[in-house]
Amino acid sequence: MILALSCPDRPGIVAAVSTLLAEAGCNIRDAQQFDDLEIGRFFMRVVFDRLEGARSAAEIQGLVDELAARFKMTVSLRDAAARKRVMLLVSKFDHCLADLIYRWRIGELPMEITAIVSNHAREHIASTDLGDLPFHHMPVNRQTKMEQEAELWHLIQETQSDLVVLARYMQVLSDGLSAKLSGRCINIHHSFLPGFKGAKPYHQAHERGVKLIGATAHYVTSDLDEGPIIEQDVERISHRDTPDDLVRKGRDIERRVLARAVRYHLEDRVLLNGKKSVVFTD
Ligand SMILES: Nc1nc2c(c(=O)[nH]1)N[C@@H](CN(C=O)c1ccc(C(=O)N[C@@H](CCC(=O)O)C(=O)O)cc1)CN2
Repeated sequence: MILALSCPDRPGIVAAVSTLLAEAGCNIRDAQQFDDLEIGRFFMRVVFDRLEGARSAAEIQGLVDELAARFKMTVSLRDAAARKRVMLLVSKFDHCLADLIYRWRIGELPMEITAIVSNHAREHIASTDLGDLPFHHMPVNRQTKMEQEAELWHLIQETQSDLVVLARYMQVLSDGLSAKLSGRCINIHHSFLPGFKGAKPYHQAHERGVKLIGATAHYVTSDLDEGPIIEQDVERISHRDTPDDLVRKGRDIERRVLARAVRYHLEDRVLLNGKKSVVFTD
C-alpha cells in the first residue's frame, strides 16, 4: 500500500505514522519525507506491506483517517497494485501519445487507458497504433468550445478517468474544466518553463538564440503554462539548429519528461505544495 500525506509541521508525525503501521501489523518498505520550513508544512510518502495477521485495508484506512484528523493531514492511501484510469488527449503531434501507449504496453506505466481523445480526425495520428483503445474525435473552435468541453467532461466522468493527460493537446482548457480537473490533469509544455510560454515555444527559442531547450510537465490550472511543475529536462543546442531541428530534438525531451511525470503521478510520488510540487522520485 502507498500512503501519501502532507500536514502542518510539528514534532511526532513520523513517529505517529510508523507506530500506526507497526501496530497494524505492517512493514514499511520505503519512506521519504520533506519539511518545507518556509511554510511550515510536512510531506511524506510511505510504501508498506500488510504482513500475515495484519489489520485489514479498511481498518488501516480508518486508523489513517483518525490520524489525518488529529494532524490536519491531506492524505491518500491506496493499494499499490490498483491501476489509475487515464484518458489521453492529443491534437496533431502524436509522439508523446505513441510513447505513453508503448510504455503502457510494455508494463512501464501501471495504468488503465480509458480513451484517446483528439480535436482532430483519427488520420492525424495514423502512425500511432491504438489497437482496440477507444478513440473519440471532438472537434472544437471558438464557437463550439463550451459544448466540446461539456462532451469531454461527460466522457471523463463516464469512463471514471482519474487522470487526464494533455499529450500535446493544443487547446486551452476553460477555467471551469481546469478547476474540475485540479491536481489530475497533466500537460507537457514544449519549453523549459517559465521561458517561452504559449503555442510556439521552439520558434521563440530560435528567435532568442538560446543554447538549451527543454520541456516541462505540469498540472493544468486556469493560468496557461503556470500550473505546479512535476518534471523538466533540457538538451544543449547550437546556432546551427533550425526551428525544425529544435522541434525534432524537442520531441525526445517531451517524451521522456511526460512519461516520467505520468509515472510519478501514477505511483503517488507527487504531492501538491501550493503553486509548487514535492516529488518523491525513485
Ligand atoms: N487551462 C489550461 N489549458 C491548457 C494548458 C494550460 O496550461 N492550462 N496548456 C496547454 C498546452 N499548451 C502549452 O503547453 C498550449 C496549447 C495551446 C495554446 C494556444 O494558444 N492554443 C490556441 C489554439 C491553437 C490551435 O488551435 O492550434 C487557443 O487555444 O486559442 C497555448 C498553449 C493545453 N491546455
